[in-house]
Amino acid sequence: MFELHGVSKQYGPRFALRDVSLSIAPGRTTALIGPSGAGKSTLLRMLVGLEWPDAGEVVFDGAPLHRKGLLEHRRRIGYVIQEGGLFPHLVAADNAALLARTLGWSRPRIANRLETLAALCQLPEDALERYPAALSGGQRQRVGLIRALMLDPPVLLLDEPLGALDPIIRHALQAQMRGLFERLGKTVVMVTHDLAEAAYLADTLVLLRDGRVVQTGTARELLDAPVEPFVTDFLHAQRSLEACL
Ligand SMILES: Nc1ncnc2c1ncn2[C@@H]1O[C@H](COP(=O)(O)OP(=O)(O)OP(=O)(O)O)[C@@H](O)[C@H]1O
Repeated sequence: MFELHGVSKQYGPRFALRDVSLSIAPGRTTALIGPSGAGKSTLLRMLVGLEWPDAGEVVFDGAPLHRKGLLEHRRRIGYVIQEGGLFPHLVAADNAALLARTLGWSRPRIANRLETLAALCQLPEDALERYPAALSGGQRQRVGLIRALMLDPPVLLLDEPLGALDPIIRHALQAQMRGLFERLGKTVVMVTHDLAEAAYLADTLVLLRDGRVVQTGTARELLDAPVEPFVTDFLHAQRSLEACL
């Protein structure tokens, strides 16, 4: 679905991405993992068309991304950031319907779609009439997801979608998201700091460090055949509860 060919991105003297080449398979879930500052969000923003490579190119569905075709590209992408990235002055339904309204969707069509998505994302319908400040973190996240799914895009890009949630809600939402991804068959690319979440939700993990792709593969492949000691160090850096007792 996405191909990156020799993509580099620099902010001043600092490389956020260095010569990254990567294929992202359609209909599958890919997780970008790695230490802070590794370039995960930069890579994701590049797939949305919010950042542009200094060198190399990003190909989407067989065609290189160009600034000219950006609006069309964005319509094919649902993008969710932490806490949903909602506008505080709009109720949840208006946040979710913003783009559909701009595209001229009728009220009944919008209402229908919202009803379907609220059920799919397990958001109580009365929550749709509330402002983001009157929603819980988990509900804001669900509204962010509903907004991203509104136009039924083939691609979902998620930047730490469950980052700010308490462990119980996070656990529940992870299970719901996995079910949702399987059912909808979309191409999903997500950034997460939680390795177990990445292994649970994604078919493929992409481990980044200092702007480079260190290794791509399943969690099992990274565990069993690390290409360098850093892979093992990174995979074991998260402490399990048992190890602390
Ligand atoms: N707009 C920007 N201006 C300057 N430097 C930036 C900008 N965006 C990112 N960077 C730098 O590029 C590098 C990669 O940042 P990025 O946010 O992609 O990393 P990340 O892996 O997502 O980190 P984190 O896990 O902490 O969110 C970092 O060194 C960061 O400071």
